[in-house]
Amino acid sequence: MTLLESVHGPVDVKRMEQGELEQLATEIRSFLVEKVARSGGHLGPNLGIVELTLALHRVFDSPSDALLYDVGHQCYVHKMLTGRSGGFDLLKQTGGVSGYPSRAESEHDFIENSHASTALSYADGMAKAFQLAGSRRHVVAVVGDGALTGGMCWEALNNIAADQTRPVVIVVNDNGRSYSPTIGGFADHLASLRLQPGYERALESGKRTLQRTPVVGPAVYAALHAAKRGIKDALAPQAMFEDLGLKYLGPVDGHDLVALEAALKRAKAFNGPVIVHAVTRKGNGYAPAENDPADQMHQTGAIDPVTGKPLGPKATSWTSIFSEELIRAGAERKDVVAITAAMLGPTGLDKFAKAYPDRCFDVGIAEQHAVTSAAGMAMAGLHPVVAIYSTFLNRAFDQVLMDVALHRQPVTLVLDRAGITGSDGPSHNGMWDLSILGIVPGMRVAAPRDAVTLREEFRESLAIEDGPSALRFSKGAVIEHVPALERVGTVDVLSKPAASTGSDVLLVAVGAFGELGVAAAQRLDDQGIGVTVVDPRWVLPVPHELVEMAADHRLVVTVEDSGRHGGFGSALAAALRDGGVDVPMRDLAVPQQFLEHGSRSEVLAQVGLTAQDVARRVTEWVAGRIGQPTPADADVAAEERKHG
Ligand SMILES: Cc1ncc(C[n+]2csc(CCOP(=O)(O)OP(=O)(O)O)c2C)c(N)n1
Ligand SMILES: CC(=O)[C@@H](O)[C@H](O)COP(=O)(O)O
Ligand SMILES: [Mg+2]
Repeated sequence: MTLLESVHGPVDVKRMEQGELEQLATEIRSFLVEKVARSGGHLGPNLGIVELTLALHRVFDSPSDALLYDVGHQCYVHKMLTGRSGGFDLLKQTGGVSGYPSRAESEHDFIENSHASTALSYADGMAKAFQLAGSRRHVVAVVGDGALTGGMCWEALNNIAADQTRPVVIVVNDNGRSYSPTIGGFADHLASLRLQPGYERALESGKRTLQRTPVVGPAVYAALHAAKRGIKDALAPQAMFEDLGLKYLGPVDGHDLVALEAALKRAKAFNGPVIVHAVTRKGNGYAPAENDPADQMHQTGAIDPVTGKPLGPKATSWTSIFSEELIRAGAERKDVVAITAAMLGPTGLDKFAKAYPDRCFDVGIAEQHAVTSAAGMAMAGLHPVVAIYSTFLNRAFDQVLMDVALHRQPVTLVLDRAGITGSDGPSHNGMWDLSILGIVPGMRVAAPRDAVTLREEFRESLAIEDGPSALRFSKGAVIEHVPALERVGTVDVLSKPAASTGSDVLLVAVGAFGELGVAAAQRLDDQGIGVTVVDPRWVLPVPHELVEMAADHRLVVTVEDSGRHGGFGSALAAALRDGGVDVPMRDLAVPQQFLEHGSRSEVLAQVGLTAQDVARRVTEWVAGRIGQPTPADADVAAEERKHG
């Protein structure tokens, strides 16, 4: 049996000797490479936090002491030390462990949300609750240097520093990177601390020498200490934290178990707000990750464990199509600039940044700042393109509403990973963007169905100069073209029934579901049900042509890869009512639920969003029950009542 196999909980790690711990760390790294190479996942971040997680579980008593992980993508080692190694054969897959902490999986897990910069706020809240309960439980928040660029962290620090009696341990896991090197003045500050360790060691050895030679005695030692203070103020500005009321310990070598345990024990004994600054290396111990020029294997798909090379062909992605079109647009228009929230590569801005370095801005994990600074750029004559994942737009809703739309500023939001993403669990599904953008006055939203319409609609969004626009597209591979028979206004007609069948049903397929809609129509045609499939292209505001088309049909069905409440179906239903078009309508969308991790196709099948499901549902409705709720409808409504 390996040491890792002997670990069923933190107690097994607490009783290990130093040599065993070194061996265990080696086994953990091999395990991570083996499992993540097969399933994909956050290999780099987890290889970088092996020793730190071991030390945390040896010094603190989880779950009585709460170990909180910001974002949570670096929790694999925590899961292995809390008895879940067996779940890694299906990491991030149905039936396996999730890629983030999961309260359903373990009492050792607290924060599931995968959205950055929240851990310190949880820590502040939990510490206040423990204090009110008269408990001395510790709260430990592990926060990355990237997450620290998020504004919520500073709101929390302001509160944590306000009370010296609450034992909040903030472990800064500083590897100098989000995906790419972490940007900003604070990141530079951390770097200045990282570069100081020699100063601490020099002073420590100086102190030891002086203490050993009584001749010079305490007077000189005190002088040296005063010098340290002077040097500290001048050279090692960790005084910033202490001036904020936060004790600072570090920088500590984040791969030195002994040093980490010593620092964490000091922090635990401090019993007040304290920062432990651990310096780690993303991908530590696995050369293909350590040397990965892109992002030190922040997030990989399946790879060859020996070479680290991706397995399987790299399909053309929605992101790559956007990336190429942005560069073309950037060459034609000098006012086009791009903004990312610490995800230059994942959102496809890296090539634009290389071509136009002074027109691409990485603002850190700061979506709110990204959007409002874009409003500022627009007010000053630019046309900013803010590229973020759909789920992270949630962070910047008020900025879109009040800073961009209220001022009618020409900002284009490019929302990647819109719709079900699946493997990153409920908090990563891009299912809320249409619901929140739908209530923003003056907002126009396009949902391309393929590469051709992505290029087209992106250009159309750049041409909008009197207000905000947004483009939403899925994760993963994109098909080049789903051809249209004709275009009516902005609406593309993708398929029509045979003349003899007539057209009973208008099927409005949103975005990537264009192809799915055509496939469903073919199934229905085989049953003699005539379906016209259309792609609105611009989904908000609802094209008036759709209202006119609806009036010529017996049933209207919408299908969309977005949340049902406030989605496109809701908007079209309102437009039909406003237009006095009284045609039965059904909307097929993602139920308003937090959907457990699984592949995108598995989750879509679970919620009834496949071509087969659409055909089946339409058949039920058309088969004489138009206008009456079907059993399936009742199921959906009951599910939503249950889940809210
Ligand atoms: C609000 C938000 N925006 C973007 C992301 C995407 N994201 C996931 S991890 C990560 C980088 C985190 O960097 P850091 O906190 O330093 O952790 P590390 O990966 O270096 O351990 C980003 C940007 C996110 N999870 N949440
Ligand atoms: C943790 C995080 O927010 C991202 O790293 C997330 O894993 C996105 O993964 P994809 O880029 O594969 O969608
Ligand atoms: Mg980092």
